[in-house]
Amino acid sequence: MIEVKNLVKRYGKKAAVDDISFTINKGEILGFLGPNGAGKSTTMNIITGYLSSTSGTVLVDGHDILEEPLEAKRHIGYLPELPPLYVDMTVTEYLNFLYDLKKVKLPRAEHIEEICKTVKIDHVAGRLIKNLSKGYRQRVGVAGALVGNPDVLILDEPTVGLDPKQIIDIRNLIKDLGQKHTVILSSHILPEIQAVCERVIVIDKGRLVADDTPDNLSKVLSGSSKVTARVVGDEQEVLAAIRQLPDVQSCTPLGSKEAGSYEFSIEPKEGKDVRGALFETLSRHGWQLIGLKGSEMTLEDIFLRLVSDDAQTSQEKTEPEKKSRFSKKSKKHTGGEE
Ligand SMILES: Nc1ncnc2c1ncn2[C@@H]1O[C@H](COP(=O)(O)OP(=O)(O)OP(=O)(O)O)[C@@H](O)[C@H]1O
Repeated sequence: MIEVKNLVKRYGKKAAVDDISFTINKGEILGFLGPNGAGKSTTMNIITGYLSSTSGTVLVDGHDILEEPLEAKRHIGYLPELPPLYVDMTVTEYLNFLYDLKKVKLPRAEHIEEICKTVKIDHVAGRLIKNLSKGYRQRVGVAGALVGNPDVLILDEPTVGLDPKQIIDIRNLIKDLGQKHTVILSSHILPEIQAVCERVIVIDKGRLVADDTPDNLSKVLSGSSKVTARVVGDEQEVLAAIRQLPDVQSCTPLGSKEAGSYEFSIEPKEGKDVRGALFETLSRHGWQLIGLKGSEMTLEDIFLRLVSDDAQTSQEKTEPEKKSRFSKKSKKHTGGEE
């Protein structure tokens, strides 16, 4: 649906976007993640045709954004971080205004009514935008992006400034929209990307540093099968029994988290899964396993590890092989273009 090839944007000598390539397939919800100044807005502004690139190409449904801008832009609905709402208009007036501006050909009344239903603002359609809550204003912004029924929706920080209930509502709305549209979601709120997106692109200093599913990123960087077990039993005896399991590389006691039980972090040998053997051993000894969870990293951990040298701990700095394993995955998703 969108193909970005070797995109470069320079401001003087500084490259705000430095040779980025990726593709977004139809129907994907893609998270776009990066620290301040990483080049997210610049990339999105080039994809949406608001900014020209220094070199490289962007194709939207096969149309070059520079050579066929009208055709390419017809496929894109954009919600900027601060949507330009005309607050003295009613919701319906505003959507009609956008309908005219975008020269939409769909049946006017039906189209606008359908959008209002989709983003659940039909009951406030007659109200002035200035009298709506921030959450509802954001919905009106999303409604504006949907005018003309574009295939692709680009949403820049859509939940900034909303309260927790409104954030959940907008996230659910984005998930619903993802069933009919290709969605690019830019966000600093990392759990949001994890909750909503099937794939995440991480950029830093203008370069693409990751392109994978949130789950794969987490697995590749953290090791796939490390587990934390909570067991009712004598700490030292349990520890000794776990360490004797043939597939266990190491076991670290984490102390007591609730009365009578102890936690252990268990690292299996390369490629092994210790959960079955662990369960058998514990039950044979009469110890209860009351908790077992994968010790996967959050996207926030991954993000810090990928983009910030300063944030790396000395232990992380000794793990360059993990990053290179990850880089191979990046190439896979970008079709090997670097
Ligand atoms: N018009 C401009 N002139 C010079 N430098 C610019 C211009 N626009 C952006 N930059 C620089 O390019 C880099 C990328 O900026 P960009 O706004 O794309 O980052 P971002 O990832 O969107 O950050 P944020 O989340 O803070 O908006 C930054 O270093 C920024 O200072």
